[in-house]
Amino acid sequence: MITFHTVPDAFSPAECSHLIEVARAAPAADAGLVRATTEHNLRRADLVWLDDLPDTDWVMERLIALVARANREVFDFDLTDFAESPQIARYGAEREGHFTWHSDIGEGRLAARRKLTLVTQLSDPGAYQGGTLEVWMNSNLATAPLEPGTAVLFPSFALHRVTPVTEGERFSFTVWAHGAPFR
Ligand SMILES: O=C(O)CCC(=O)C(=O)O
Ligand SMILES: [Fe+2]
Repeated sequence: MITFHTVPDAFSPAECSHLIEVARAAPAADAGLVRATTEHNLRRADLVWLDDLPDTDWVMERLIALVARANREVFDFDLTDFAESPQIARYGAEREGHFTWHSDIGEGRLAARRKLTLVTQLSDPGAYQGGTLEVWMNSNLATAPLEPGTAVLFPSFALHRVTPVTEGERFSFTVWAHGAPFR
């Protein structure tokens, strides 16, 4: 199985900047993990949920099309729904924003049904240092491309992390597709 599937230009640079601005304007919640625990050594990020942002129907439509196509062409998972709001995360250097090694499949009612993860880079690579998204699969460690608007998709069970941001800030956009748990 490939480490991740890349979709260049999933969003245009203008769309990425727009999403960052809309997220900035919204009140952020501190990033909790699955089951709403807040363990800052695991993850330090500010989160905004797409469902709370105005005029973002077009984003969900885009995501549905991207996931449907990638699933048809690459993954062939049994996906049934998008049970959780997509999330815009900001990792800032002021507290070394990061997310340590984890799998997105958790024990919560919704997290247990996550099957496919899609992460889109929103920030220009010049806006930050560190903050690389790494995915580990099949003895391969792969680093997600940095271009804003590039999406990577991987099975939600794959281990991945975001290394600490040491300068500036990085915004990313994550959505999960759900279905009956793997068996
Ligand atoms: O920000 C990223 O690149 C990854 C986010 C992530 O792993 C998550 O929200 O589960
Ligand atoms: Fe994750």
